Amino acid sequence: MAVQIAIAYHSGYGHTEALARAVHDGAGREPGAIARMIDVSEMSEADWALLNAADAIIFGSPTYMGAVSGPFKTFMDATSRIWLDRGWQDKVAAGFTVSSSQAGDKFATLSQLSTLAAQHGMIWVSLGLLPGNNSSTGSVEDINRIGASIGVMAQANGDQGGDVAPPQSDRRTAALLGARVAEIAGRLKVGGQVALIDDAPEGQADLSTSVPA
Ligand SMILES: Cc1cc2nc3c(=O)[nH]c(=O)nc-3n(C[C@H](O)[C@H](O)[C@H](O)COP(=O)(O)O)c2cc1C
Repeated sequence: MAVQIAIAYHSGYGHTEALARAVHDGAGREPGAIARMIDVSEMSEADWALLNAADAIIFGSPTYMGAVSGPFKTFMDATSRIWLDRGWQDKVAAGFTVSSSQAGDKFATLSQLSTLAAQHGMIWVSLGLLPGNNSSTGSVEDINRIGASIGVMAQANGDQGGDVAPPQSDRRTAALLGARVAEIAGRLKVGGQVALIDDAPEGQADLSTSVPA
């Protein structure tokens, strides 16, 4: 059965959308994975159904005033009805953001996205890449040039459109996150590792079988 990856994003001016496309393409290249982009600012019932059926949801928002954008927050609040029914429990999650400054308080946005995932009981996947552009031989062409670990941080010049900003290095980084999420979601789906937690005594995860003696 195909591994379903949903990329739930908002983009005011096209930069986050460009990054979402890169995440989508990276996820979709994984064997057996089907990736879909969902613009959360215009959610239909079909979009909600896609999210509810997905094995993994990758959240993406621009950083506005050191936080997720207004439309993305509206989407977050709308997920509260799913939260109540634990509808996204144990789905895989990850996140990405873009802003015009190098730092730009992007961590606050990714922190919000990971908290959203945690509230839903989702399994947060980190970026899993070493930081780039932090030595004398580094450059802005490096993968993970901003040096994030919680998710993808990208930077888009304010005077450039989504056709060129964020640059290719950020898009390659985003594609790697998409591929990583698709692979991990696939492993969980086939290997049934989530069942380890389901088998545990009430309120307690039994990881004993996965810890070497
Ligand atoms: C209302 C607003 C607030 C913003 N706040 C920040 C900010 O806190 N930090 C930053 O670096 N850039 C900030 N920016 C710039 C955007 O993050 C940047 O242009 C981003 O690429 C927009 O992505 P989008 O095209 O997907 O909307 C802000 C832009 C807007 C419109």
